[in-house]
Amino acid sequence: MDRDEIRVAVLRIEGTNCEDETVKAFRMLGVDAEAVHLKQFYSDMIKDSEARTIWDYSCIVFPGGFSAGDYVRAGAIFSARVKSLLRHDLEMFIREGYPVLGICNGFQVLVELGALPGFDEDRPIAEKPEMVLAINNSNRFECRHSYLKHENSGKCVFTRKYGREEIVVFPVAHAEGKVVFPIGREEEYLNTLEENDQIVFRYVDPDGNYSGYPWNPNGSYSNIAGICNVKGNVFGLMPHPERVVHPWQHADWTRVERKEGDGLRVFESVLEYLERF
Ligand SMILES: NC(=O)CC[C@H](N)C(=O)O
Repeated sequence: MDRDEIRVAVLRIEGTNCEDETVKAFRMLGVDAEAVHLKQFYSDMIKDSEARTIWDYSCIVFPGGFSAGDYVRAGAIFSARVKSLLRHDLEMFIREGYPVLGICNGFQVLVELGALPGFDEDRPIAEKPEMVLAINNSNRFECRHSYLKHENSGKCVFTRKYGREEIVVFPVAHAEGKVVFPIGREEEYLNTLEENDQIVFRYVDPDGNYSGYPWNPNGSYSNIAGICNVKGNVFGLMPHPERVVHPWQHADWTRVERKEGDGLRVFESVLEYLERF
């Protein structure tokens, strides 16, 4: 599809944030993007001009935030509402290869929904969650720039413009970001993710080594910061690429020259994928 045919929805409910930054990142690249409220889907309470279906879009983004106040668990309520309203359509959307991104709270939503780790290509939304984004080891909100190593070999449609082993800096800001796999099956999960090329970013220190706190801000298993599903079109990550699309959004911007922020290529990558769709 041509770039001017691409439409992106950033899905929001009460408590989501960074919708505008995410919409702007796409618009900077010449694409039609809008923040759209979940209640605009399949409701008789909405004017026709505001009513939407998933098929109005070529890419869906679950943004950051504290949806529904992070009550129950971060992402649990948003994902339950998505499940009751859009499950069937979203499953078809993913199966057909359309891209879905979850940033921070959005990653939490995709995990709660059962769309990540997404091991089964035929059933892209699992019956129940298969992993958890648990409370950080520090037991508090961690907010800082984090160093990430890009470890994907080309499967993830959102990071094809990053080199393998390239180190980038995106900010993190979360209290529930620790990747936890079912107890006793951690190695098995990790091996499957690695074999399938589903690991996308890992937390590292400034020298590129896997390190503990504060470089791994939450205690995530195997330093995992972001993963994609087995098909590569659903991607979730705790750090926020939409908060570093301009050079001056980097903490060292007065000392290091860049032509764009490190996060912009997440959006560019998926647009290139859609242009070949
Ligand atoms: N920045 C965000 O998306 C916040 C993430 C999340 N609700 C948390 O604190 O864990």
